[in-house]
Amino acid sequence: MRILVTGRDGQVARCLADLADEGREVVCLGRPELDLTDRASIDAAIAKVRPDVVVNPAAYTAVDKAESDREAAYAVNAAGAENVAAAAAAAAIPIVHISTDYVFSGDKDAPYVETDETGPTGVYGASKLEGEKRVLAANPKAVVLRTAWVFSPYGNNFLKTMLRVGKDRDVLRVVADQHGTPTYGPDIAAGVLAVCEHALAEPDGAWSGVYHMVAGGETTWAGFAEAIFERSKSRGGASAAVEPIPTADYPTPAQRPSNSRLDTRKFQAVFRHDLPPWQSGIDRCLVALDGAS
Ligand SMILES: NC(=O)C1=CN([C@@H]2O[C@H](COP(=O)(O)OP(=O)(O)OC[C@H]3O[C@@H](n4cnc5c(N)ncnc54)[C@H](OP(=O)(O)O)[C@@H]3O)[C@@H](O)[C@H]2O)C=CC1
Ligand SMILES: Cc1cn([C@H]2C[C@H](O)[C@@H](COP(=O)(O)OP(=O)(O)O[C@H]3O[C@@H](C)C(=O)[C@@H](O)[C@H]3O)O2)c(=O)[nH]c1=O
Ligand SMILES: [Mg+2]
Repeated sequence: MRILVTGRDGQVARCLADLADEGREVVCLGRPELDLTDRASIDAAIAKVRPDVVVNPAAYTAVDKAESDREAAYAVNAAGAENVAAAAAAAAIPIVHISTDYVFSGDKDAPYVETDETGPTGVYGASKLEGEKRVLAANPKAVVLRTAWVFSPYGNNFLKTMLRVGKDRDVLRVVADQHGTPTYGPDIAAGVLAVCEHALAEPDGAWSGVYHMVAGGETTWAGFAEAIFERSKSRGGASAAVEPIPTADYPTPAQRPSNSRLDTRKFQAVFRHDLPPWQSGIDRCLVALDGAS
């Protein structure tokens, strides 16, 4: 199988690259060769690589910055995602597109299912929602995977921020009233691979649609931070006390959903694949970060 992945340095792109193996080629292409806002660059990449499937994790992911940079966020997350899906469709190949829990308002009391009404609270989530719709309309063989709270040894993420800031501070104030599921990048990559394999094995495209794919369990950002420090401390790494605070005490330009828990049963049933609990990802991430330093 040959997989073309958009973006080269993104967390999910790098985790997908790590899955390259004998018999499995993973080609990650980012700017300037492949730019989501330039359809011709995507067509050229597909013509050159001749992939069996295209995975699109590239995105404008700066949640707060998007509030004052709406055009750029939509250019990548809506028009750009459509470009990738349409280019794949023109080559008659499926697309696996990565989306987010931030398409929801957070008002629901239970985990969200795929058929629940969306209602993004910020520009990032709104642009990603528009991207989902355009991807599904542009390619009859499209899987939209909504995941959440991604962390990995790569790029920027909450776990790496906590370890960095925790080095110099005894106490960190972290919001405790936003609920969701941290999801480890390599587990996302394995889930994407399961989707790719299914899509190629069942070329009728009956699997097209939206799916929720997050790790097992749930927590809050404060709970995530506590677990990070507990495990980091036991390995002799950075440690800090976490002071749980309400969202009101941590003002940010973008409003985030208070509940973005996702129900993954549809994903498990169709793709016969399950992600491990979020806590296990922390341990593996700390090991990988130790190895990298
Ligand atoms: N991070 C998270 O917590 C979550 C992420 N998601 C979704 O998962 C996906 C992957 O996220 P993640 O790996 O963390 O993202 P990152 O922010 O780590 O990486 C995004 C990548 O997209 C690339 N990119 C941005 N604009 C363009 C463009 N115009 N053309 C080509 N490449 C571009 C960036 O390249 P460059 O280096 O050139 O800027 C970067 O490599 C995204 O779709 C995101 O919306 C969903 C839920 C949670
Ligand atoms: C650094 C920090 C953050 N926070 C809060 C702010 C926010 O509510 C929450 C998470 O902050 P971050 O900015 O790291 O996370 P954020 O950028 O909102 O992460 C999101 O990224 C996009 C791309 C997604 O798709 C989402 O699933 C989600 O992962 O924690 C604290 O309370 N204390 C702190 O010290
Ligand atoms: Mg952030």
